[in-house]
Amino acid sequence: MSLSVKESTLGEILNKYPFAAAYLEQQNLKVEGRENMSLNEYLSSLSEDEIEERALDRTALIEGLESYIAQMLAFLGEEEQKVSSLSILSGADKSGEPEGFDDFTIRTGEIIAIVGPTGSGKSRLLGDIEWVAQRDTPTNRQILINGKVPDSKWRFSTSDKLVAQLSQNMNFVMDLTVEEFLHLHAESRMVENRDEVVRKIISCANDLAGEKFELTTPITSLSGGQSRALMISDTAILSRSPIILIDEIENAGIDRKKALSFLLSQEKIVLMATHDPMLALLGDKRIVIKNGGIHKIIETSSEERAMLEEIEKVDRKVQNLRASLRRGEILTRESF
Ligand SMILES: Nc1ncnc2c1ncn2[C@@H]1O[C@H](COP(=O)(O)OP(=O)(O)OP(=O)(O)O)[C@@H](O)[C@H]1O
Repeated sequence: MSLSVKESTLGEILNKYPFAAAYLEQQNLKVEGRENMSLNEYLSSLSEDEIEERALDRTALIEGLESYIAQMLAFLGEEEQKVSSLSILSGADKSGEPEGFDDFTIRTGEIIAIVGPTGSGKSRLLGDIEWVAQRDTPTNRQILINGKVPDSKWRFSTSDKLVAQLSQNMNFVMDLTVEEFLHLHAESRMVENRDEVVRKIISCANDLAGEKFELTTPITSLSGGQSRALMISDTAILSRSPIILIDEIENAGIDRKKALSFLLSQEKIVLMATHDPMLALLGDKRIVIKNGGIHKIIETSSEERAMLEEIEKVDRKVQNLRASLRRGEILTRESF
């Protein structure tokens, strides 16, 4: 159960667990007009006389509501649904020809790269997954979750999002500091230990970004790389979405390998569109897109994995050159 009865308002509780209304009614507690109060605040607003008259016991009432919700969820079989696989059933390419595969299943903990020329349809595939396409997009693909047509709640719910999308541009327009922004997000996720979570997100983001930022930095003044790092860290720690879609992190100026392993450590399915050989080979498999269709699915070979080490070395060299350039240094053959 992710919603905290102590910290949530009655409105939030009833929104998520409509059956809680029966419990409150039984206790003779009228919610109407008090939707913005927590149960604790509501009980504190009653006079001692009322409390005595109705023989109310605050602690017992709050604990009672918690266990009532837990029992009802267990009874209804509505424990949070765990996503263990995502399947793509084939559709058609831009010319209307069937794609070169039947179905493709991705499991939790896997990284899948999506490669293909510019304009070939990589973002479209990510879009199909985000929308949980049911043969209702230009590609005619169908997406299954755990081998089944998913509940429509995944499509329309804003809180139970199946997919978290990290897109190329993260433009913030809100006038908030990093701390305020993260607190708001943590609050909307009903996290209990908010300060600790916010500190953890910042520390991970600073670990990924080149230039460090503070809790008091306004989010509008974060650089592209810093906001990307913040979003990745925020997504990994706060998002409950089991599937993460990444549209090209290569130019974000962050530690891409660390970012990926960080996202994966949280038991997710990661799909990323990329033009970067290092990222592509970090994936378990890669989907090759051609003319809008999935043309091939290639498993990363052992030779490629072995090459990955070499590629990482080259990549580190290029990253070092980039860092030297940023620091205003003159590049020398030795530094290469
Ligand atoms: N199977 C398809 N049928 C019809 N239209 C398609 C199909 N696949 C992709 N498209 C369309 O082709 C256009 C280009 O696709 P998309 O933006 O996904 O390319 P991309 O590979 O992500 O490009 P880039 O590398 O430049 O970001 C989009 O308008 C997309 O909707």
